[in-house]
Amino acid sequence: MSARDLQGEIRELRGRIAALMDEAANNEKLLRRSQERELELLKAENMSQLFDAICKGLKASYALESVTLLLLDPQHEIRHLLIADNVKLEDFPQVLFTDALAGMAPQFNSFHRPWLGPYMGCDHQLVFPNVTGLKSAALIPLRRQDRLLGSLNFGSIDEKRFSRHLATDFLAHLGVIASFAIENTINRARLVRSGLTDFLTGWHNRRYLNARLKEELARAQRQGTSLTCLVIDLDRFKQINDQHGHLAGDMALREAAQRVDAHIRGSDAAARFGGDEFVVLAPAIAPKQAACLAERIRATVCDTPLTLPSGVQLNMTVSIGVAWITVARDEADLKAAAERLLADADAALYRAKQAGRNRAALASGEMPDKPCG
Ligand SMILES: Nc1nc2c(ncn2[C@@H]2O[C@H](COP(=O)(O)OP(=O)(O)OP(=O)(O)O)[C@@H](O)[C@H]2O)c(=O)[nH]1
Repeated sequence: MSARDLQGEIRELRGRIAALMDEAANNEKLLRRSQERELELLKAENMSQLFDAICKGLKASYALESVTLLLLDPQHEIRHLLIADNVKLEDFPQVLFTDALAGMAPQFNSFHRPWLGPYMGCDHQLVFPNVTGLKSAALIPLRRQDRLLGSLNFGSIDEKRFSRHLATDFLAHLGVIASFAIENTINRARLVRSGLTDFLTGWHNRRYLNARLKEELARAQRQGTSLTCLVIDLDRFKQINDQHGHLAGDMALREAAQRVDAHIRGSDAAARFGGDEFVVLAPAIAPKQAACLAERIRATVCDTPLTLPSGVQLNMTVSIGVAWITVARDEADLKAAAERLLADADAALYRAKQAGRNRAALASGEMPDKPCG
């Protein structure tokens, strides 16, 4: 090999080394930027800071057209925690809430790894609402301990940005960090609000009812009386949310709670059990009185429509399951008795729904034609 050839080879080698060094420096920069971003997510002290770090921070850092965060929130708990913290949901249009992921995009049907591929309007528009011009997308599952929290979604106008054969490890890692940060901020918000009160309706919450149920059963056992349980569930409540919006749904829940409240005695225990379900415990009443109470509650909810701020008249109805229990003196397991009572009332509620809704059903026996007559 001549000296000239050798020099040429050395030049070429130097060029390759320089290119490799550049690539390494770039990768390092990318890694540092990713670490900084992840740190921002982990540092977020509340949900609005986290939403900013995700939707604005990641969008700017990775120069994306759109970043959305889709959260599973079937009980509207996250939304209520946000509202209780005075966060305006409309300030975060990139944060989306859903009762179920299935139906939002076909990729969510089996969603264990990040999905990367071409943006398809018909498949992905619910995940990137009001965004046009996207060519490729990445949908990253958010999971904590086998529980799906939602999906972090990146949209790009570059069709090559997210293609099916790209490695997904980096995005999967980001998904893990984001999931951790989301769960953390939600738990922190829960902790602040973890009392015995449901802050939407002002009623007691499920925790209170569970404690009270055991006390009431113990009292009924001591006194040899029965305990009646009514499970009251709004009918087709999902439609109210879907047609009039979540805030109208909240108004309906509050109004229904107030109307039911007017029929509850001081000795009764009542709680919002979750979602659109309320539970009333009435000690020492006969089955006929329980049926009458259920009928009065049913009637009070459906008698007058609720007027929404938009002027729309909303017809509300409830279905009610009624069950009662007498606890034997030697029954030691009050927890099992509590579960039995709730399960019986739930089964009766199911029958009321099956029979056409806007009615009450008793756990044993038929509802009298005129329970209060
Ligand atoms: N606005 C609002 N919606 C809620 C809240 N909690 C739960 N939901 C919604 O309430 C709906 C409850 O629906 P389901 O109980 O499944 O069914 P439904 O539409 O009431 O139908 P039936 O019970 O079969 O009559 C879901 O869409 C929940 O997302 C809340 O606090 N506020």
